[in-house]
Amino acid sequence: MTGSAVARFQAVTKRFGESTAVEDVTFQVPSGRIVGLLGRNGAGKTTSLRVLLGLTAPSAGTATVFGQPYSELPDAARRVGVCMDGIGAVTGATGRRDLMVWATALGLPPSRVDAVLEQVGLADSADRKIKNYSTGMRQRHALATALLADPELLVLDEPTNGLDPDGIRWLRNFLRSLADEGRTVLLSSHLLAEVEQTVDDVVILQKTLRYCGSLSDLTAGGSVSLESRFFELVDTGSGAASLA
Ligand SMILES: Nc1ncnc2c1ncn2[C@@H]1O[C@H](COP(=O)(O)OP(=O)(O)OP(=O)(O)O)[C@@H](O)[C@H]1O
Repeated sequence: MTGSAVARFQAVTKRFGESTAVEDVTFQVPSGRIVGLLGRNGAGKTTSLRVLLGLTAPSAGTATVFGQPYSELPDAARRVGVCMDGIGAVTGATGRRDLMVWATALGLPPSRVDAVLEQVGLADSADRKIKNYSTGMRQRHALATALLADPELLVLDEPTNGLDPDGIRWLRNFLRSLADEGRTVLLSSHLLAEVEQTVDDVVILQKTLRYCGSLSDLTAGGSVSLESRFFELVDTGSGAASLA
């Protein structure tokens, strides 16, 4: 992985009672890259993102964004855009109204609402109630919320959930355009074929770190599939090629 680190996990462990969700995980998210956090159900992806965003405290280790714990980062809500279950829409409101509430809370001008509605392709549906949106439209709306403050880092938990093939292709191109502008994207997923077309770097978790580095290195420049490498790494429990 190249570039300066926007986010860093340093020896992060998270226990819930007797069980350990994430164990001694160290990796970094380089600036300007799209980084896919991959793992099976229950591998610790969401827990890791929650630790990074200060939503849950690590049992050991540290996670930092722009060099500081999220909770101590000035302007954190503007610098980091987040799409995650449980954070988001007041569903009785229209899309536009909900975004206006967030924009006001973040001290942003109303023009940002129109800008993000255009960006995510919801301008024509902005005056409908979110509760009447399709799942894919809700995903786009959540992304619009995350983009409001024009953040440097986007953290997206399973962003393709509920998107149809058009939506997935749109998201892929959209994330690439953000990275081309120098923004950084950290997204979690278990859709390996999709991730393979989207990300620059890969972090594979199965409670412990199994790989951290470029997609190209992992797949030998595309000659081995991400899926094959994924199963080798998560099933053997070895080969944690950490470039952190
Ligand atoms: N609040 C909690 N209390 C107890 N256990 C938890 C809690 N949150 C997560 N866990 C456990 O931690 C482990 C990791 O869960 P996590 O949600 O981070 O995995 P994930 O990789 O995001 O999975 P998925 O792909 O299914 O979303 C699981 O065994 C889960 O049951």
